[in-house]
Amino acid sequence: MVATVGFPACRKLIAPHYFHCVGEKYIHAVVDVVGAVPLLLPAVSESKGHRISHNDLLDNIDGLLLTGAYSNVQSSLYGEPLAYEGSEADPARDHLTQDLIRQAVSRGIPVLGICRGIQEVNVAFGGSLHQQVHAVPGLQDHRENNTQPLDQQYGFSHSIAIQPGGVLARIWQEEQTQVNSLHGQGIKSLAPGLSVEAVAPDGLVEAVSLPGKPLLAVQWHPEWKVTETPFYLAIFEWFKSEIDQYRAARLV
Ligand SMILES: N[C@@H](CCC(=O)NCCCC(=O)O)C(=O)O
Repeated sequence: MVATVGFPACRKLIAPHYFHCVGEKYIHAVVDVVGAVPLLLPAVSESKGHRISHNDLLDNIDGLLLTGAYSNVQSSLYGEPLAYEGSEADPARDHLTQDLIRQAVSRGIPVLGICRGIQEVNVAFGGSLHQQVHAVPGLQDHRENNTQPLDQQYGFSHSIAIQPGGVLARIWQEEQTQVNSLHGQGIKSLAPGLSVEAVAPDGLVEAVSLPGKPLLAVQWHPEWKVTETPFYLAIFEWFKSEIDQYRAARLV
């Protein structure tokens, strides 16, 4: 049977109804590189019956991919007031992912977090976020220029320094490499237990892992043209390898 990767959905109002949705480029990366069946995980807690639990969702997947999204993790989840008006929220996704992350990790399900996904991982384990990285003295502006074509928005933007001894150092031989950058928020205080995998030139944490668990979360977008970008491909091949090991262990 083919592996299955779960994608916690964003809950969006496409008036007059709400929809649960996942970005297509993440789906393509999982199908093309991991060779897994993509499974949208809706915010089931929005249904009044609560007959389907988050653990029921996790029973049906071999890997969890936390996608990027223009919405921001609610600052109340890390004990801070909203820093500015106009921050797009997705409380349903937050409620879903905060619990799914903790339960997936405790069950040893491989987790790959991307952009909003690394922020969700950091908050889920007790860390906090800069709500406007560009407003923090000493940090750069990590946002994209959304007036540019997508190839430029998702093109290389800055280098990262890969920390020795981690997951990225195992899958990529160079100590520095280029990544794209499309985020206004970022890790402020690192959650207890998370390990820094890479940092940007301004010192912002750009990737984390959880030693002893199959979890990697990155601030950039490795799903973008993943088959054409060796470093991005190595990340999804890591995800596939962890999923294969997870499935093999379940057969024992
Ligand atoms: N809202 C957060 C995360 C930003 C993010 O995930 N951007 C990509 C959205 C579109 C896509 O899926 O590529 C922040 O601003 O830091």
